[in-house]
Amino acid sequence: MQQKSICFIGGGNMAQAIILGLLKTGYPPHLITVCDPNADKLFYFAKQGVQTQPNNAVAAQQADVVLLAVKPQLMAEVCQHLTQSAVDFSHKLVISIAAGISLARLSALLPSATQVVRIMPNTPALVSEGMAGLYASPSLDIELKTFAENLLSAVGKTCWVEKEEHMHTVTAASGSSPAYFFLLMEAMQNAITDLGFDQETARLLIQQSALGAAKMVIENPEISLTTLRENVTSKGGTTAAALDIFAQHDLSTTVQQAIHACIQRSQEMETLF
Ligand SMILES: NC(=O)C1=CN([C@@H]2O[C@H](COP(=O)(O)OP(=O)(O)OC[C@H]3O[C@@H](n4cnc5c(N)ncnc54)[C@H](OP(=O)(O)O)[C@@H]3O)[C@@H](O)[C@H]2O)C=CC1
Ligand SMILES: O=C(O)[C@@H]1CCC=N1
Repeated sequence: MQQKSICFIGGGNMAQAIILGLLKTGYPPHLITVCDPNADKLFYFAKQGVQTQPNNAVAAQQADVVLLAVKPQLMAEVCQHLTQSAVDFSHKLVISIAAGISLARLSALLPSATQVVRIMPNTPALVSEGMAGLYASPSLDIELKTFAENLLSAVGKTCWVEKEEHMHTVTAASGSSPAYFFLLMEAMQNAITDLGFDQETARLLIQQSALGAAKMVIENPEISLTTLRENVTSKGGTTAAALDIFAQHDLSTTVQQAIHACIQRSQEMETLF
């Protein structure tokens, strides 16, 4: 993979996942700079061999790629500071991982930026099992498009979306969804420990079953999810008893409503920040 200097504006949960994932692939730490107001975070990154810089503008000016990893509600303030500091983005790739911040908004906030990619990653990038949706305008330089794709492919899977509006759905399907799975596993762990199992054993039983189920799905693309579920559900057996409770509480509708709420919040953020 081509190696460019990358400046992460924001060193929080998502940036950490991407950076640590990249370091595991051998990406040179000296080519990564992290900017964050938290000295503790900068100290942590420095221990990983990564460059740190408290001043966003200084770091951005020196980097080939500027990856914006601050909360959406801070994006305007952060970008306005970069613009006011006369950072010239005309020869840089700008990547934004912020939910709900459109390319048009980014271009308005960074007028000199002409090469911008939106990426919706997720935190499993930390263990090289991330899922990232990408969107860019058709005018994006192909070399930079390839770099952005290869960067996230180094820490998981990637897919390009044709329409920017699809990034809302990507956010619901993969950006936020690790939390859905963590919630289910959390509820299962609580139920199993309530039955007298210790936390560790309960966690082992659940995490390995979740991993196994995911691998069954990945390694059997020709088998539908419905069939995989049915193959566990012996007629009149224990699984059917559990699934009946899920059906009684209309889990499918609840999941649909949660996905739609995620999308609606992403759309709302697009109008707010
Ligand atoms: N978390 C996730 O799973 C995902 C997050 N994202 C997106 O990534 C972005 C970051 O989210 P997340 O990592 O969860 O948030 P975090 O709050 O964990 O990280 C943001 C970091 O930016 C820092 N920060 C605040 N102001 C500045 C500034 N002016 N300059 C530099 N850094 C600053 C924050 O410091 P402080 O804490 O002091 O404010 C914090 O350390 C968001 O836009 C989110 O939508 C996208 C996909 C998944
Ligand atoms: O919750 C959020 O807004 C961010 C974006 C997707 C996952 N976390």
